[in-house]
Amino acid sequence: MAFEGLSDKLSNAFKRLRSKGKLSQSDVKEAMREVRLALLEADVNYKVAKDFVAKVSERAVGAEVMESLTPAQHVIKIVNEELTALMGGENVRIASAPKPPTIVMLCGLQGSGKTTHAAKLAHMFKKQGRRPLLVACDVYRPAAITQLKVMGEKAGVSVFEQGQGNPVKIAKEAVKHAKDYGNDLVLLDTAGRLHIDETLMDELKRIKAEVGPHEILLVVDAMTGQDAVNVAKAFDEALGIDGVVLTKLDGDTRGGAALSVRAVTGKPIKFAGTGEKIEEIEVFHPERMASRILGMGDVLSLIEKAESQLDVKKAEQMARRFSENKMDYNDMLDQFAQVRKLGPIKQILSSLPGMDKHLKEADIDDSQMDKQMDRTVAIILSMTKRERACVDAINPSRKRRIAAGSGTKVEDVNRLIKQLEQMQQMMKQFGGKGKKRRRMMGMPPPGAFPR
Ligand SMILES: Nc1nc2c(ncn2[C@@H]2O[C@H](COP(=O)(O)OP(=O)(O)OP(=O)(O)O)[C@@H](O)[C@H]2O)c(=O)[nH]1
Repeated sequence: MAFEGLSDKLSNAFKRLRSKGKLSQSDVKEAMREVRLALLEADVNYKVAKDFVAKVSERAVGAEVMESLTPAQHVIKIVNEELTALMGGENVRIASAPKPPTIVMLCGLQGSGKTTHAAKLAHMFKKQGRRPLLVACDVYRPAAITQLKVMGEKAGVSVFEQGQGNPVKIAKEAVKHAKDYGNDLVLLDTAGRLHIDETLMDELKRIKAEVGPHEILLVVDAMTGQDAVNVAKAFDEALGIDGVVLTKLDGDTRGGAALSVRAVTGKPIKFAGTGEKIEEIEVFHPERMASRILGMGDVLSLIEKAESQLDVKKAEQMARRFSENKMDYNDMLDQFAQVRKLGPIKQILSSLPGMDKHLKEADIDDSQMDKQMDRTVAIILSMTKRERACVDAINPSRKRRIAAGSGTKVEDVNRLIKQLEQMQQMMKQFGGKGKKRRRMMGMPPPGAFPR
């Protein structure tokens, strides 16, 4: 996950502060030296790191902190506030046209994730009730058009394409098409190049002049660190950008791009890409990102994700079955499917305050957790329909059959049976209190994760 190294180093710097009752100026100085090193090692721009530490130090040696009973906490609070400010303070939304459609142009270097993120944005806005149109302006790479069509289908959004025609003309005709067909959002997927060159910029400038986009979003790959920041600077100077989509934050990026882009270019990060799947995009909230970096979790984003991804009808159906205490293995399967929609389990858990540290200490990785879930799913799928609905008791010979069918051991089957019994028991304990039970919804079954 992104920021792992930075989080660890900051946490070590603060641990030493925490062990002191009262802070001296030299304690603060020493901690700030560590913070600066941590930022530089995370590939944060040199000047940005220097200015950041200067600001935090100035505030941290103030009377408010030095005389406080919990000075370390105060310093962490200041770092949190300054990290938030560094990334722009608040989330900046994309522009909205006074009269639809709003035209958003996505640009960036090859492989940065433009096509993927055009589709992710379309999917996200569609869920919010908009009617987006994806436009294939990358005419040089035939596969890009096919890729956009495939992703557009996944997003349930129409794709406007004219094969390998003239991208400026395609953009113009797409806007007309959007007006004719009532699309209120046009997302232009433009071509990328390996490096910034004049031909690329010229084409982007011509598209800009022809259709007058309300928002130009630059897509940059977080894994490229400081290069991403330089690319953002160059695109802004040549074309003028309104914001940045920072992709591949799920990788082991050190975080430098996220922390430097705004300070170097003055342009905010508006969205973050966290995976290859269509729903793996987040609105970028500087304060939440700062909390994540400091290992304080990001519960708000997790709740938002749950609200937008979970199938409400299914959840209600499950809640009803729970409240009638009719839970069976089919419900378990449904729950797994819902949990999976939220992304890798480790990512979900690391959104909870303090969990990041525990996950690291326990050295549990995504594949381990996913494998455990896969095993449980395989066991359930090896049951007959009657067994899944708990109509027949699962006797020893059936257990052996289920274990053989799922490539697991009888102990694994026993463990699953026990889990369901525990869940049913738990539901009984909430007897009659429908509200409480409903609150249990969305929780994975106990023991779903490895111990
Ligand atoms: N892990 C991860 N992979 C991503 C993310 N966004 C995009 N990718 C992957 O990165 C690769 C490049 O993404 P594209 O969307 O094709 O990039 P592009 O900028 O359109 O590339 P060109 O069309 O060649 O200019 C693909 O394999 C994507 O699946 C992300 O947020 N996380």
